[in-house]
Amino acid sequence: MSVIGKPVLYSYWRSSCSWRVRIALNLKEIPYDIKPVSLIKAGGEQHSNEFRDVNPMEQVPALHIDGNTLVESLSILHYLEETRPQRNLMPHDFVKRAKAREICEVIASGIQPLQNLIVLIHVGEEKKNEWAQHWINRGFRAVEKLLSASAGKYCVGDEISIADCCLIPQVFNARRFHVDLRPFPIILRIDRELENHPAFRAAHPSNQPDCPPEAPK
Ligand SMILES: O=C(O)/C=C\C(=O)CC(=O)CC(=O)O
Repeated sequence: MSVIGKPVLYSYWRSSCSWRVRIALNLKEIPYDIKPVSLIKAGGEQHSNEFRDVNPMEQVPALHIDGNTLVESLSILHYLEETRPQRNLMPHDFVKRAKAREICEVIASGIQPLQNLIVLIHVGEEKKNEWAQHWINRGFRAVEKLLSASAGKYCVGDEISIADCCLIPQVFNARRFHVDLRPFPIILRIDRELENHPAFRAAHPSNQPDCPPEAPK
């Protein structure tokens, strides 16, 4: 496989899906450059003709790597896992692998898309908080239940997996929309466990080059 230059991640500081990929790149110690895409400037740079050629879904992240441009964060995580097996993000055991994918799927299909920017714009300023809270609460009830069977130190057993790459950014979004997290003690414990991990810390929105200086830390 020829590796052409350093990977470039099209990313937005507060995008939870970009954040998933930043964590995985950091965990695997893959050096990369960030190309910030502002989701809010002038109606959103993701809707420009130039970016539509990068990702026809007009969303971040996109990762330019090994001469190809990849989109969809879970698909990117699996590509990284398959091509850069150092620091595995998938458990070895088949059932644990299924459990890791399950948690990713609940978050990536069942929670985040319902509270992302395009949906909240459609829902409107007045109702957006309540809407986001509703869907995050509903999804987190399922995640907490799944974790009660799968979690050790992290989402699936005692090894960091793709499930943790999805969970931590979603917890940030939950706080952003003022979801009461007290009913989710396992989620909170895993979040605490990982908040100071260097790979997660470096991927945090507050440590991104496009994070506005006035953003709360
Ligand atoms: O208000 C903004 O700054 C714009 C966009 C985001 O944060 C990103 C999302 O749409 C939510 C998400 O990634 O889950």
